[in-house]
Amino acid sequence: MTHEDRLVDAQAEDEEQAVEAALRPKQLGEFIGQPKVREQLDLVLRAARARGGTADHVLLSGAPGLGKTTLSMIIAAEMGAPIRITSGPAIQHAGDLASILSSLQEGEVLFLDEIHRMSRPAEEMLYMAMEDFRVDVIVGKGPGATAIPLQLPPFTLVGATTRAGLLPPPLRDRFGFTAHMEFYEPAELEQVVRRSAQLLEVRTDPEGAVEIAGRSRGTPRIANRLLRRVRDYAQVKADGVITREIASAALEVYEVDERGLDRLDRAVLGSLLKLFGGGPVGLSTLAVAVGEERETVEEVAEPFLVREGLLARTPRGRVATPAAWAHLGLTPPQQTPRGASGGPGQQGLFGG
Ligand SMILES: Nc1ncnc2c1ncn2[C@@H]1O[C@H](COP(=O)(O)OP(=O)(O)OP(=O)(O)O)[C@@H](O)[C@H]1O
Repeated sequence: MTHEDRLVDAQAEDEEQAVEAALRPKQLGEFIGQPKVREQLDLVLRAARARGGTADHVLLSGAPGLGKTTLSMIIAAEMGAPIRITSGPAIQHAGDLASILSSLQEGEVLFLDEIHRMSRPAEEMLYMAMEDFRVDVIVGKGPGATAIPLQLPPFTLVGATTRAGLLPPPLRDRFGFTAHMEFYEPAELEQVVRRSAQLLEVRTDPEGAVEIAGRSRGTPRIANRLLRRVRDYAQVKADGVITREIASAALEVYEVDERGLDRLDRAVLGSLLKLFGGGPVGLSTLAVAVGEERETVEEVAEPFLVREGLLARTPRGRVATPAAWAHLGLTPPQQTPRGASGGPGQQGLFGG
């Protein structure tokens, strides 16, 4: 199973981008949740507007699908400025960055997604551009190469990263404002679902929105995706209105349970509980038992299971928590004291 196959994956699929664009809040006032980030950003932007200047550089950190691209567009809209969107992996050479920077207009917002994945020389060029609005363009090669300084108009860099800790400190320090985006509360996701349903012209009961929000793993992108799948179900199987029953039946078809776990998550948890008594068990063994690659289990399934407090990674291996047993409706085995006469397991065919 890959990222792309999963309904509950927080990364955007290519064909999803157009529909996402239609659902993006355009102003700060429309942006749901993240109250601290909104309040702080509002101050930064108001002050910059009052000074008639350009806003400070902004770093947005947080998991995929929490609204970093959306916020960068809001920053541009609130400043009445154009926006240019690019990403760290797209900037392989310092020259790529130089050509983007030298074509920016005064006050323009440059959104650099996955900024931690930029090449080293580009990163160093960015230091100077952010601080002094200047780049050195290198002309020629070898000993004859010369650096021609080029003055840039003031601009606002909005960098996005999944983890601010991945950025080298000199880069991190050049941002005037850093916002950490948290996973959303269920009540906030309910608002996201209701707002998107309105834009998509789908009728939703309040309870239907609660049901979708509860399965969305704290992530607006997932909430919007589940909403679209539930809408399909409501159209085909009912009268188009999303009620709690419809949402729950639809998401059962798509194998997303009431806590947001999908088939892969449940397979990992189920193996850990049923085959290994809740662990500890090594990652490779667990992966073989599930029939998936080690990386898939580690990178795709485990982060959410750990975040939900269902699984722990310990030095001795993966361990299920009591909440995991409860979630799958299973009873943990009784701990028998060492040396006590055991059940058939200890005396069986392969027993010692
Ligand atoms: N606070 C919010 N209120 C309403 N909708 C939101 C909010 N945050 C995100 N969304 C919606 O979720 C979707 C994903 O948001 P966005 O693309 O901004 O996430 P992202 O953090 O930039 O993800 P990535 O890191 O993968 O690029 C968009 O359709 C957007 O409309």
